[in-house]
Amino acid sequence: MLKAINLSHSFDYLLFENVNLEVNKKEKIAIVGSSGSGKSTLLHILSTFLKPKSGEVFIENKNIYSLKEKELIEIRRKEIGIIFQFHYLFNTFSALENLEVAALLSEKEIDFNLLKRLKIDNVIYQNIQTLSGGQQQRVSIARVLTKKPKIIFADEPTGNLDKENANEVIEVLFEYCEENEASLITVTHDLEIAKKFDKVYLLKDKKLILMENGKWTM
Ligand SMILES: Nc1ncnc2c1ncn2[C@@H]1O[C@H](COP(=O)(O)OP(=O)(O)OP(=O)(O)O)[C@@H](O)[C@H]1O
Repeated sequence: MLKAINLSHSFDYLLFENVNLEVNKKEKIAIVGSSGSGKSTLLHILSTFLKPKSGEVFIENKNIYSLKEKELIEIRRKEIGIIFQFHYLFNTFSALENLEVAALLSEKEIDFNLLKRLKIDNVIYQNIQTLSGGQQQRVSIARVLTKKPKIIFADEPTGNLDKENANEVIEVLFEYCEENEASLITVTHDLEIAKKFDKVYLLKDKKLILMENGKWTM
């Protein structure tokens, strides 16, 4: 599904080097690491938004940074979904209108069951700016899942949510992956959340290390 080979990246200094990662269909992985270690940067590289200084990323066997912009846009629209720390919803639109835009662009239909599961079915006619931070976050997750992506990239998807809501959102994402044979790649600070994933990787000392069961020190 996704394969990253020998990724290295730097801004003012080297963030990481020779990072390799393989994520299979239906697999859910979490990336943890201290603040500034480069987790978000790595996620941007894996999700088509930032070309690494060196290395390659394959999504469904396509070498993404060798594709034309038009092909990349098509992948972003139809094959992958990205949940950011900040939601980037259209603030003056209603929740439903935001979902309709996603459905239109990806040529998919809105799943009203999903809205129930995310507990936003009763607020869909409200403008985004009248919703709480947690509700906005859940609308943004619904918008991403409406596209029926094969891979979801999530940067702190539960960052604005309390523990109960965070667990529920993770459950919805996991169910989506199971039902749609999709993969999930999540960056999180929250070790309790990370432990629920199939695999946990630690970005530390410029390397990406698979964390073995029980070794949970950062
Ligand atoms: N576009 C950019 N230009 C220059 N430096 C950047 C850019 N993006 C990130 N950085 C720097 O790269 C480093 C890693 O940032 P990144 O956001 O990837 O870390 P992170 O592990 O996700 O941190 P956090 O957990 O705090 O979100 C930071 O020092 C940041 O200032």
